[in-house]
Amino acid sequence: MNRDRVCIEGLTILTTIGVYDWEKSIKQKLVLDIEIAWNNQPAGMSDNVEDCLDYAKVSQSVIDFVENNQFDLIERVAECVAEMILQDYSVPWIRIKVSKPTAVVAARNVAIIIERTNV
Ligand SMILES: Nc1nc2c(c(=O)[nH]1)N=C([C@H](O)[C@@H](O)CO)CN2
Repeated sequence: MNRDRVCIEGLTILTTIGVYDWEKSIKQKLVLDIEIAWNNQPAGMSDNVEDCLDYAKVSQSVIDFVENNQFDLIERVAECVAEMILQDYSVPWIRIKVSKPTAVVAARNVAIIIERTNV
């Protein structure tokens, strides 16, 4: 079984995120770490960008999507981003960690992680 991945780490995006009223009118930082199942062998053999999952294109799709939407929970961000990537890039599996590093003053970071498959 091929366990190849394409990874996007530390994708930092400012967006409206949060449960509380005071969070609805400001932008806060989210950091996304994304792992996508993708067979990297064809691109490794051909050296052709057409054969790879273009991490730059995926990154820009995620930035546009998160910046242009408003969310309460980071769980919702993860779910929506996973759904978008699974559909738009026809990939079989994705793992997303969404961090909200400024949410809890006493913590270096808080985050959630989800894994989803294409059905
Ligand atoms: N599991 C979660 N817990 C909390 C979230 C969240 O998105 N997921 N959000 C908040 C508030 O928005 C908080 O970040 C404000 O500081 C609280 N708990």
